[in-house]
Amino acid sequence: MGKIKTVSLHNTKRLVIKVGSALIAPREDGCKTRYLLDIAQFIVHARSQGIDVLLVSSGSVAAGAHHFKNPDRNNIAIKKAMAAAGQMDMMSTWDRFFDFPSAQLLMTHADLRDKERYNSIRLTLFSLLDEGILPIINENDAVTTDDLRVGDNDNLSAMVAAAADADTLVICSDVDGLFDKNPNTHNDAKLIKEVNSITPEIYAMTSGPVSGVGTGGMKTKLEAAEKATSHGIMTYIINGFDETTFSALLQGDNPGTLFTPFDKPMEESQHWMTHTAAEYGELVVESERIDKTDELNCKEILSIQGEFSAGETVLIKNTKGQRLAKASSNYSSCLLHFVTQNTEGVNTSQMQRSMGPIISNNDIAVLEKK
Ligand SMILES: Nc1ncnc2c1ncn2[C@@H]1O[C@H](COP(=O)(O)OP(=O)(O)O)[C@@H](O)[C@H]1O
Ligand SMILES: N[C@@H](CCC(=O)OP(=O)(O)O)C(=O)O
Repeated sequence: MGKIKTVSLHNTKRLVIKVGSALIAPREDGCKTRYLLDIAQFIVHARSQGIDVLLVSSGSVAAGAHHFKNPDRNNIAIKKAMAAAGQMDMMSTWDRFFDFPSAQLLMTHADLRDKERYNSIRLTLFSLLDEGILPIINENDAVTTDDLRVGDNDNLSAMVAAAADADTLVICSDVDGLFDKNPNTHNDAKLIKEVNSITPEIYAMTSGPVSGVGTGGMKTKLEAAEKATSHGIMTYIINGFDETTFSALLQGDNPGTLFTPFDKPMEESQHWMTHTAAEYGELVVESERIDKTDELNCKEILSIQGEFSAGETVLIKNTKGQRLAKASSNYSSCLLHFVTQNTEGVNTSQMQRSMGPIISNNDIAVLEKK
């Protein structure tokens, strides 16, 4: 863990702000500007201070819901249709606030976890920012599926902040920040002003339901903060409903909870491998831990789970189920099954000797034990 430093918005050059559904379509009868004016003014003022701004905006499902009569909320196709029906309302609601152009980017985890598509998204974001265009990003709910989606815009905003090389992430919530317990169910809950390390004890403070129209909850906000701070991104959770929040931020104050960035952030490919790359399979090994230099050979593999091709990312676990590392596999699951089982009539030990390392140690991220 790098030395921790505390910075303020004064040092910010590029900022991602995430706005949840409850702010955009609080009653699910279309988008309302009631809470958005302060956020839009914050974006305008930040840009006037020379800060690049990207907006991750929820609200398409909540904005589209009122077009559906008695919808079955558990029907995923209905929810996706709501998102498609509400996305334009959400975009046009934001666009009306600004006298500069905004751009719609819809993406899924499938886009971000594919290195080529991830880099393509980066270049698109950089091109938009170079032209002073405001990227407005949302998950592509209309086309995504369970295994392709991020699922919440808190985590999406952290992945976007990493992809965009942002130095600040601001996550708007319906409470002032992270409390030592749920403030909506505990009168004695105390606001935590600064978090230097997101530990299991910090996660244990979160509980309770998401806001009426929300998806994420405080847990996904902590997951987002963990992703962002390890990339060197200063992360705030603030109350998006409180208009004083944004002026405080612009003055360099901390109106909510500040998660301080690592002084020595993960380098780009390590961060992508750790926090964004999908796990297409799992290799269970005997050793307690894995080092970055380990190459792993067939004899060390106790079991192979899932189906993956050569070059895809796999999770390496020990027999206790601890997540040791993520790395790209040099061989497909099919070949690894073949050479690790005592296949009759095949000299598997000779095949094993002829094979190179199972994982490439230039594409591995050792996972810190939580
Ligand atoms: N330790 C905690 N600190 C703050 N909020 C918490 C905590 N534990 C649970 N919560 C709940 O998380 C909610 C905020 O997340 P969420 O429901 O996604 O709303 P939003 O998307 O508007 O932020 C709070 O309204 C609160 O009920
Ligand atoms: N992509 C979804 C947002 C999902 C989401 O994370 O919502 P929220 O918890 O309100 O930020 C939509 O536009 O409705």
